[in-house]
Amino acid sequence: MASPLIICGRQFLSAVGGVLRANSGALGCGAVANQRRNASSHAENTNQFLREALNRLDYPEKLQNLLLTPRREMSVELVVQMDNGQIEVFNAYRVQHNNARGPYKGGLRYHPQVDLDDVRRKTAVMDIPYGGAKGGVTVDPRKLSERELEKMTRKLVVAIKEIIGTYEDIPAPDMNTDAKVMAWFFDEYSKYKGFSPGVVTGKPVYLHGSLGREAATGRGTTFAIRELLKAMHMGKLADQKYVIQGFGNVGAWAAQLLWEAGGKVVAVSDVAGAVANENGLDIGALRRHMAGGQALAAFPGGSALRKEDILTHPCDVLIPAAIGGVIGPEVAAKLDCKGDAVLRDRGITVLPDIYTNGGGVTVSFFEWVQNLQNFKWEEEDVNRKLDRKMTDAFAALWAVHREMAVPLRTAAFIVALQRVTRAEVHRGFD
Ligand SMILES: NC(=O)C1=CN([C@@H]2O[C@H](COP(=O)(O)OP(=O)(O)OC[C@H]3O[C@@H](n4cnc5c(N)ncnc54)[C@H](OP(=O)(O)O)[C@@H]3O)[C@@H](O)[C@H]2O)C=CC1
Ligand SMILES: O=C(O)CCC(=O)C(=O)O
Repeated sequence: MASPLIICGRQFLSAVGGVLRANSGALGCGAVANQRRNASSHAENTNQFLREALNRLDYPEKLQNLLLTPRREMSVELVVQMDNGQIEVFNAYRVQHNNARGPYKGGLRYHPQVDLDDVRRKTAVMDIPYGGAKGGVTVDPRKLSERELEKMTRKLVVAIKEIIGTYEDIPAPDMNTDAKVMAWFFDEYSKYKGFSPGVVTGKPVYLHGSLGREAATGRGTTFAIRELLKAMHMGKLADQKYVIQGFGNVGAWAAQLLWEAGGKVVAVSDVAGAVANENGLDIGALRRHMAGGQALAAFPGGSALRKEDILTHPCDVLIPAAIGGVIGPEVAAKLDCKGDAVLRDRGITVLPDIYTNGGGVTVSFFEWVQNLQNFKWEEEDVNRKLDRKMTDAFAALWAVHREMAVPLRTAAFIVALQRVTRAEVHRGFD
C-alpha cells in the first residue's frame, strides 16, 4: 500500500509531538491561564516549527522576535443574562498577530477549550493580503439557547468593536460559529459603526456572504490533496481511501467532495461516534441521514466504530478535521508517532494545516472583496479562483521543500515568513 498521507486540518502533529492535549492559545490572555496549566502550549509548538523555519533564514534576532510574538491580545469578559434570569460570565479573546501585509483576519471559535494560535501565518502561505488573527469565547454553545448565543455574540461585538473593522481585523466562522453567528456580528457592529458588511466573512449568502464560502475549507482540502498526489506521482483523488475525523463544516464538505471525485471515504467520526465501510461510505446518504437528526454512528450504510479508533483506522489519506488536542497519549502511542521527524522516517507525508485548511480564509478574502465591490461573483468563479490559489500555494511550498530539502510544514512556514518579512521591511520601522 502507498505510504499514508496525513493531512492536518488542525495541529495534529503538534498534538502527537508531545503536546498531547494542546488546547489553549497561551498567548498571554489571562482568562485562558487555567487551560494553560494542562499542557505545554500549542503556541509553543507552533513557535518550535517557526524556529525551525527561522533557522533556515538568516534574519536578525530582533526581527525573529517580532515574527514570533503577537502584536496585540485582547481578553474580555462577557456578562450575559440567561433565559432563566441568572447572570453568566464568559471569557473571550482576540489575538492579532501581524498586520504588515494587510488587516488582521481569522476565525472566531466558540468552544470550552479555545485555541487561538493556528491562523497566525495562514494568510501569508495563501498569499492573500491579510495578517493573522484568531478569537474565541470559552463556552460550550450546546448548553446555550439560540437567544443566549445571540446575546453573547452581540456582547462580544460591543466588547471588541474598537479593535476590529473592515480594514482592521475581520473575524470569520470557525468551530461552532456559522453564518448565523456572523450575521449577528455584522448587524451589531453596523449599529455602532454604520453599515459594514466587510467586518466579518462567512455571512449568509443572502446577507452579503459569498457563494462557495461554506464549502471552501473542505473544497480547498481536496485541492491540496490533489496537488500533493500529483507531485508525489501517487495517482488521483479517486484512487485513495480516506479517513476523516470530524464531520462538521470542514469534514463533511471534504467527505462529500472526495466522494463525488470517486474516492473511498472508509471511515468518519464526530464527537459522539464513528462509522466505517471498507467499500466506501455513501456520503450523500450519510448527510441525509444526519440532516434527519440521526446519530452518525447509527448510519445503516456502515458499521459503528469506536470514535477513539478513527485515527488509527487504515487509509491512504487521514484528514483530522475536528479540534486540536483530541489526540491523547493513548492514540499517540497507537500511532507510534512522536512528531514530524518520526513520521518522516516512516515515509508518512504531512501536509501542514496552515496550508491545507487555507481554503476557508481564501474564500473569506473573496467575500470581503465582493463586499467592498458591492458585487456578487458566480460560484464557479469563486471555486475556480480558490483552485488557483491552492494550486499556486502548493507550488510555492513544494519548491521550497525541494530546493531547501525541508519537510512541507517547515516549507510552509518559510514561505509565510519570507512574505511577512518582505512586507515588514518594505514598510519600514519608523
Ligand atoms: N470552518 C472553517 O472555515 C475552518 C475551520 N478550520 C478548522 O477545522 C476544524 C473543523 O472546523 P469546522 O468543521 O468548522 O467545525 P465544526 O464545528 O463545523 O465541526 C467540528 C466537527 O468535529 C467534531 N468534533 C468535535 N470534537 C471532537 C472530538 N473530540 N472527536 C471527534 N470529533 C470531534 C464535531 O462533532 P459534533 O458535530 O458531534 O460536535 C464536528 O463534527 C477546526 O479545527 C477549525 O479550527 C480551519 C480553517 C477554516
Ligand atoms: O475565513 C477566515 O477568515 C478564517 C477561517 C479560519 O478560522 C482559519 O483559517 O483558521
